[in-house]
Amino acid sequence: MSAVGSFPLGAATTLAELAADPHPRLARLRAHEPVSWLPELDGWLVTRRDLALNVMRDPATFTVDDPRFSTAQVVGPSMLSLDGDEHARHREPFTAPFRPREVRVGFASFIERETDRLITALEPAGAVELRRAFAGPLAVAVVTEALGLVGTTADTVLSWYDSIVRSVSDITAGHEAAPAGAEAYARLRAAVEATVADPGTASLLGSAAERLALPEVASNAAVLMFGGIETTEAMITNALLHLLRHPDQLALVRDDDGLLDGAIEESLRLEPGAAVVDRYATRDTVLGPATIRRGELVTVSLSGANRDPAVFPDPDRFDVRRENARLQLAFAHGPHYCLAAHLARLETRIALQRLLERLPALRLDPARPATPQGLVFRKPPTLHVLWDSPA
Ligand code: HEM
Repeated sequence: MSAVGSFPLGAATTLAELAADPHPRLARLRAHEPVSWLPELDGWLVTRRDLALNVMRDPATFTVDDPRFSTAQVVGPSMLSLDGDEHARHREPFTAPFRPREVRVGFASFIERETDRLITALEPAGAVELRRAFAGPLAVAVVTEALGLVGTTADTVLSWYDSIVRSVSDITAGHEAAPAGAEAYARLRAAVEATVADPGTASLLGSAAERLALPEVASNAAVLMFGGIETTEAMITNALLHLLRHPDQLALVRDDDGLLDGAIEESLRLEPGAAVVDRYATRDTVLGPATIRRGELVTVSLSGANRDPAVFPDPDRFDVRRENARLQLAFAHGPHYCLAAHLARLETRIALQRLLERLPALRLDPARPATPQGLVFRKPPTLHVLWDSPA
């Protein structure tokens, strides 16, 4: 294909490299081929922030609504896989509880309780792997609370989630999906129906069911679950890793609690939990140096856009006082901007505040280093930490 000749850096880029240590390669792509054809991806990769915004702001040209989208193959059409009026129809019934004020009133005390419960359980040990012992369970508990499924525990939600993720990954890898995903989804659907039918509960799902058909409520419930577990686990883990790796920045935050929000934005900028979002061209179009053909995959690198030196000077530096860190695109942009960004921010803020308050001298375990990994979802596989436990 002629695109290979025009995009030598893209041709030399491997997915393994992007999964392991993407930033040096993304910087070279952004400088020389800001929209590049990657044969290994079989698609375009967009790494410059202005061009990333152009894609995410224009769903008529760059849509999510394509049969190749693996999540929709498992859970059916939802806000995540639709555009235009249908997208708005699916999304609107779910927006109210995720507005800033509603998030504070509706979730803050639940998150505080849950965070304290998890820390109390691990406090005496003086050492733990924080991703599995803390960030993951907290993320699952909050999504379970948000869904409000009658008679369903966080453990059940996690088991459904694991099965559905496995099916989506099978499809993404070109295999047939294991049946467990469809079974888990059927159970989630039944729980949604039971919740909507329960006269005793005024729930998010119940009010959505006033405007959407039951299968549509279930698909969007699955997307809330899908969107809220791995990403939030990554957001909390990455933020802790950044702070613990930079003791000077941690000291600033300890001195001035107000800088915690800056630290969280800066961590989202440097290592967004979801590193890419996918779109499909609905027509032939030109984007920066690329002539894109109808039907081609266009992957936006949120990680690439977030280190664009045109917007973020000295982009690889973790700076909790960076004034424009909130211009990061970890929650995407445009009509698919993360529905629950305020909730994810509140959850991460409470998690970090409580861990730093309650675990004295919290630090990384020098014997077990942590590094973010992953092509789509990026986080360290483990985050081993130590603290001074009470004698
Ligand atoms: C409680 C936690 C969360 C929930 C319930 C949640 C839910 C959702 C939902 C329902 C959407 C689809 C919106 C639409 O298509 O209109 C979405 C989009 C998105 N979310 Fe979240 N999310 C959560 C946390 C996060 C976190 C922590 C991140 C990243 C750090 C994240 C990144 C994204 C991105 C990048 C998209 C856009 C996908 C695209 O444009 O294709 N989310 N989220």
